Amino acid sequence: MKELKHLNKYFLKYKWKVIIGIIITIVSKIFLLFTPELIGSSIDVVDDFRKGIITDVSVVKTELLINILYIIGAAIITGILTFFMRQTIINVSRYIEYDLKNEIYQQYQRLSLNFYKKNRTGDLMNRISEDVNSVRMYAGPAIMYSINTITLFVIAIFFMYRQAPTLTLYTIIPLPILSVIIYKLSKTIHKRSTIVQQYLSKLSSFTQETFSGIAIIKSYGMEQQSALNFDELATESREKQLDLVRINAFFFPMMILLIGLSNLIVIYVGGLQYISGEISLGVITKFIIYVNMLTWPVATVGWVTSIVQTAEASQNRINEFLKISPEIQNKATLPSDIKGAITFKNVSFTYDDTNIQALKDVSFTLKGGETLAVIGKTGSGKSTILDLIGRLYDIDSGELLIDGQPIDQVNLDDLRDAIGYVPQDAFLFSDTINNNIKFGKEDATHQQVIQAAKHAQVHKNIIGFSKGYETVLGERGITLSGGQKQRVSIARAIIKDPQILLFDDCLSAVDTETEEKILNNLKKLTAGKTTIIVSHRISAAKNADKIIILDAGKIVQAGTHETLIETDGYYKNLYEKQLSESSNA
Ligand SMILES: Nc1ncnc2c1ncn2[C@@H]1O[C@H](COP(=O)(O)OP(=O)(O)OP(=O)(O)O)[C@@H](O)[C@H]1O
Repeated sequence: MKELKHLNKYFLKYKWKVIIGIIITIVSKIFLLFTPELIGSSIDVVDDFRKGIITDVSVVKTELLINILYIIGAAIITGILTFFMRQTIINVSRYIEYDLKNEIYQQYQRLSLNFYKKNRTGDLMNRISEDVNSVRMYAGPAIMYSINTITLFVIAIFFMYRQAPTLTLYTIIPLPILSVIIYKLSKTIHKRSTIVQQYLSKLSSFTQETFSGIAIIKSYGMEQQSALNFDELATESREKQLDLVRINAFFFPMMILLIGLSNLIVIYVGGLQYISGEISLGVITKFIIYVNMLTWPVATVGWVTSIVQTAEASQNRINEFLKISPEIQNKATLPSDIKGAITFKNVSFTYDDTNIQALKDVSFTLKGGETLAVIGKTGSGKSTILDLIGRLYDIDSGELLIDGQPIDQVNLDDLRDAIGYVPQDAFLFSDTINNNIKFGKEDATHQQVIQAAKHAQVHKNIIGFSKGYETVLGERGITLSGGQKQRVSIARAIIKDPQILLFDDCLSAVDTETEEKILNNLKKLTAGKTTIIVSHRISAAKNADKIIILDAGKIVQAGTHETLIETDGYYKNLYEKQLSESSNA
């Protein structure tokens, strides 16, 4: 129960609902127990009439009628109270589920990129859905059934003991046995259903991956192999389901058997006591009803124990993530007014999961409003420079200054607010094009959206779609071409109108003519804004105020287009190669 203590703050938050729920549960059980008492006394009245103790039949009739009315009244009240019991306790569990999901989601948002590299998306999703669900089973049903069982048990045993102590002891003998058996069954059921769940998620991951990569599967003619793999997985899944069905099938027969056993004891021991005149016929009747009433709550003890154990394991997994403190912390409490000057002084950085040193002693200075182009072979560390400016990672050594201040002293929210970032792989949400562009500026007008799309040279494509800006993009934006996605992603950064713009090779899928137009627009739009353009093309770099060439994480050349084409090296070679390619084209 150590891990589940995390939920105490939520129970405290909803304490009134919980307390009212507990009171309602207790009262409803008291009303429920009226019924056996009333039925018992009705039987006794009839028996007394038969034995001649009561001679007037109208007395019997009146007594029975009153008892019937009481029984109906008690049933109605119990029904109403049961409704409110669920409305309070089960509602609280839903509120806790909601709060816990939000807490986990917010924690996920706070955690740094390294966390996401170490943990699989499926695992993250599982903890916020499956694990929260099993914790909810503890916060709601388990607590409700526990209160139910305790109340019913205490009151019923009290009533029973008062009327026939020996018979009570005999009657409850099978109940602990029942509880232990149900506990053992529940454990096995739980184990098997966890395996079934794992197979279900394997099946869905397999299906999702297959259909995401359907183009590759079809072009390699791998449909049959894929179907065989699916069949293999589905067969294993079916076998696991059947294992679960088999053990589930034991549950009810086992309960019926043990209820039957208790009933037999009541009839046999109770019968003997009736013959010897120790108890009345009504008591035997009451006991049979009590036994049937108690069986289910006692069975739930085993079930509840297994729920609590599962919830404890799930909360443990949730706590593991909640306890992690984000590597990137916002140390600044005051706001920072970002002007856009960026300085790298001997910056080195190693990705700790791969141990790859992506940057070695990198130094450059950009005044606010200047443009820097970063050129270099693939894997040379270009994107890493942009990641460090956005403080997705903290540097290992050297200094990274923003407006002359170390980056970790700058207010992180203001820094990220001042950055417009266009990543290498344009990521678009499954939403309308309009909303995807507005993601950069929630309150943008439609006119501003259109303007941004025009600057990114994608407006004409968008109005070509039948629903225009309201076109909903499929998962991962599959309805757009690579170049269109890149341009929508550029429009998203432009509309934000930030002080720092970071373009990570975002024109690679755009033809040179469109690239030229976009670059011309960007030149006007980014005037006065610090801009870093990562590219493999000279055309994107030539107008920059500064150009650096990276090789294996080191700056090997730096200068302007004019100076670099005069110096032997990577830039000049690339320039000459691309010049001859375009003149051959
Ligand atoms: N998230 C990461 N985790 C671990 N290693 C990484 C990560 N991102 C990049 N690297 C490694 O760091 C090095 C520099 O990568 P980076 O993405 O900065 O290069 P790049 O110049 O932008 O390459 P490209 O032109 O192919 O995009 C590479 O060797 C790469 O394998």
